Amino acid sequence: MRLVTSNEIKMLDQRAIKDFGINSLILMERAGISTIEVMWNEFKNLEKYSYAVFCGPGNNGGDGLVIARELLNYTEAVKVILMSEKLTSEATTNLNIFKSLGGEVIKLSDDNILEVVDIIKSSDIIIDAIFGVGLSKNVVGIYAEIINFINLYSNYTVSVDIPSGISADTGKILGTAIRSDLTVTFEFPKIGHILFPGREFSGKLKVVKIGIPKVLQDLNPCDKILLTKDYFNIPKRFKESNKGTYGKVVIIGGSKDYIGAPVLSSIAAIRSGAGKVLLFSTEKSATVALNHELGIIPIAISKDYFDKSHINLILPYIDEKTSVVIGPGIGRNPSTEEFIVELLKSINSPAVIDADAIYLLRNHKNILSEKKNIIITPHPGELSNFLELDIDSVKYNYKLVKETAEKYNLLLVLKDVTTIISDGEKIFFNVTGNTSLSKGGSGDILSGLIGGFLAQSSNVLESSLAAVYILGIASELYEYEGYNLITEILNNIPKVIAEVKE
Ligand SMILES: NC(=O)C1=CN([C@@H]2O[C@H](COP(=O)(O)OP(=O)(O)OC[C@H]3O[C@@H](n4cnc5c(N)ncnc54)[C@H](OP(=O)(O)O)[C@@H]3O)[C@@H](O)[C@H]2O)[C@@H](O)CC1
Ligand SMILES: [K+]
Repeated sequence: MRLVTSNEIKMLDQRAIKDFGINSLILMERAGISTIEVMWNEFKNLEKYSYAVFCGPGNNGGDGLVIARELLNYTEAVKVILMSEKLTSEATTNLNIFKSLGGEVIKLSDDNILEVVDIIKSSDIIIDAIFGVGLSKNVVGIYAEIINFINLYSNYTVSVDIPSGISADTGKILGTAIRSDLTVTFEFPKIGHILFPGREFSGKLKVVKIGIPKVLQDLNPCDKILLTKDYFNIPKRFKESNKGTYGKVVIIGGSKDYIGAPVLSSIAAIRSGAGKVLLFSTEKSATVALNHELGIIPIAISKDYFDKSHINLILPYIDEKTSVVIGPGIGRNPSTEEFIVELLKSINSPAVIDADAIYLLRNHKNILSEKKNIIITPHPGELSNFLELDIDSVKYNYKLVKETAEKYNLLLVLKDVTTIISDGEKIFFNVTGNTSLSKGGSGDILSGLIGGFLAQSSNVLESSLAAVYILGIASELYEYEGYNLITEILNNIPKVIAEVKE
């Protein structure tokens, strides 16, 4: 599903209005009525509840006034709190209709704040129509006070389009923001619903159509996409096949300090359906690997860390049909830097670069640019190291993810609660997964899974999308969120693959 920024949705709204004569009041009407439909689906008997509708100065407030008017058809217990003297003409039209139906309007001022707080406390449902995608600066003053009171006292809050105070473009809080139970957004989710804290503040998110013509959407191709299973294929299985059909994965990782990481990657690669998995690692990791899965072919180095002397050991095993995963548990020994650089120069296979291998390549970005089919899978800390930027300017920075992918000719997977994936053209946002993945080993599973799909398809984008999406669902299947062994998530992968394939 397409994701939009505030400018993109405003442009689509404007073109619907100007090019097709679907005037603004029509769109507002659909926005309001669709919100009521969602509420009806959630609560059923709308007549049982009392409502306070907070309306801001823009068209978000106008939507609120449509909602308030429609609620009068269910109950008289509807109060509109007008937050501003200034209203748009569409909002004014809807305010007049509401008033002509006998609706109660309270104009917020410094003098009646306490009365309004009582209304918040005594209403069953608060409708937040204060700011939508037109929020342009930090929320301060009386707006901020009311938002904070709503967060403190509301029994249940429904946000119209986006929780007021959340930036539609970044998901960040501008000053203060409504913490919603339910958000009804129009036409497409906004980036602010998908990135934290906006994702959390939105509560349950529902997307409704308000009649933006499809031709307009087709004319304006999107580059930001909410990842679903429609965007990738799982490599096929063939009745007549053998291990050669499903590719070979070479996993290079492990060091004196990390033993389990490359083993997890190797098992994940096997779970992806890959035909053959070779693990180059330390002797300890090789032993652990065989203790867990006899299908892994371990080849042990006799040292604590990889160095240049290991290149000739590995190269004969890598050919065009191989995918390579470098990095799980590989450590930061200076000798390993030279090893990785030389190895990458010598191979042409698609490769996943993970963990400390990303760190060790920070001064060799040109090597990555020169190669095709390279995937890097940093978390925000690793990407901030790699790009020498502070972590805040990296976290959830989808534009940076796209720019970096384009600049260095990479497929970049920025792992986080919302994972962002870009090939330099499109940006995918993944929202599957939960805190069962917030523990050591989940990154190793991811890189192995990508490498495994890559060995079967050599499509860097689809392999990455599939792995990120599937690992997320595998964590959601675990019954006791957060109290899992990481191998339990690994073992859920086949079930998820089967479901995704259906
Ligand atoms: N026809 C359409 O386009 C449709 C739009 N629809 C609905 O309208 C919403 C977008 O409407 P919108 O563009 O009027 O913006 P909205 O979010 O209501 O707020 C803008 C107002 O707030 C003000 N303001 C901003 N920040 C502020 C702050 N921190 N503190 C104080 N004030 C602040 C800002 O002032 P300004 O920045 O201009 O000074 C302006 O007055 C959209 O989310 C959807 O719900 C649907 O009905 C479908 C059709
Ligand atoms: K809102």
